[in-house]
Amino acid sequence: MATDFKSIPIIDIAPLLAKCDDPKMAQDPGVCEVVKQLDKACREAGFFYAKGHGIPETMVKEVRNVTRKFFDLPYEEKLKIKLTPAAGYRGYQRIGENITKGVPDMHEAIDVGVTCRYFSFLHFIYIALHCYCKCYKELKQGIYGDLGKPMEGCNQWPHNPPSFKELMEEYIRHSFGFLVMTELSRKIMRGIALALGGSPDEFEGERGSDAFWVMRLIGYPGASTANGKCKPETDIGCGAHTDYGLLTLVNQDENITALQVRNQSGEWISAPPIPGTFVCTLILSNGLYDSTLHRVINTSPTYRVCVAYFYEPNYEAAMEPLEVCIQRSGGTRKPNISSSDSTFDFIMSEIAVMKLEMKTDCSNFVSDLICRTETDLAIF
Ligand SMILES: O=C(O)CCC(=O)C(=O)O
Ligand SMILES: [Fe+2]
Repeated sequence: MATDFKSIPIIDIAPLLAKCDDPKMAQDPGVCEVVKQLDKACREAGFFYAKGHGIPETMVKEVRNVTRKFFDLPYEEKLKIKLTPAAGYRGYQRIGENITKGVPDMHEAIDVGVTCRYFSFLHFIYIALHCYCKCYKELKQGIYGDLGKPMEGCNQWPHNPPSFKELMEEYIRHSFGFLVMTELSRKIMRGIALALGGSPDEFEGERGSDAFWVMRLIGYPGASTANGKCKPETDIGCGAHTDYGLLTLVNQDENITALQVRNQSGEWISAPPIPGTFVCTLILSNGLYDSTLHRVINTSPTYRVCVAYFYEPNYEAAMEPLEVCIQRSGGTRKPNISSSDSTFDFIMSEIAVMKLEMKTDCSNFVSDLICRTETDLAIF
């Protein structure tokens, strides 16, 4: 439950990462200290900055730079990868196409998500070396019946800038020697599992061994160009929402403060960019940790880029609190506000709701319904 926090804590997670797969991690003093800080941050703010995350800063910046280059392209060029139902709601959304609570958001975006499994030449080398390396979670055609059809499709990658696809894939999943987003998220979740009083692998196995993920590359026009009237406060880059899933890692542009997080009194607390960190937010735990309301307002005259990586449970994971969370919150299971049984059911039911409500052809991808629902899901 968010408190009246006035700033968002910074946590150096390096000691956690160093011992993350050590069977005795829970006894390690460095890990214990990180876990203590994670617990406090998640209880009080639902947000924290992760520093010491091990992802090279050059890569983190390059991901934003390449994203900016794409958004700089002429509109017709960007439309070549337009988000479509045929692509499983992956691709480019123009400014205003994304809607939060009925209001168009002042941003453009590319949505990338889990797709069909494929193997590249390098993967074959990996396999030859007996290192199994899966590109994305397999989403076999028809595996979820007719209901799952909207999710089937392939990511749409622009050809310009030329290195776009390779860079993004490397950032998400292909760790040739260093930590990248999916693995980093798994490791942070091991710390959070301990913070909740569980075992480190609470969010693995049936819940997260094959985590569903979505990445959203977002561009927010500068205030003056956005409305032409110099009324930045009315231009909401992304309306107030809570994220859905396990963890969101936000890679935000330097020098522009636009992300705001709401505390219990309703004050909007800024989350300015801090070089070398990701802003992290999470959902969770029978009310122990809640997802905090946040929004984005770019009042600066400069175009802002943000790359948000959403780490979710397994597609089929049951939506129920961890036993340890139930115990810790007095033994009573809070009613699950969502009537869904699994992440998959939830996503599908949200697609159905969106289709009805927006009367569009569902032109927002799952990341939207994942992150823009204000439902306070009591999962895990
Ligand atoms: O742009 C940002 O800083 C955050 C974006 C966000 O909250 C989201 O996409 O869910
Ligand atoms: Fe968000």
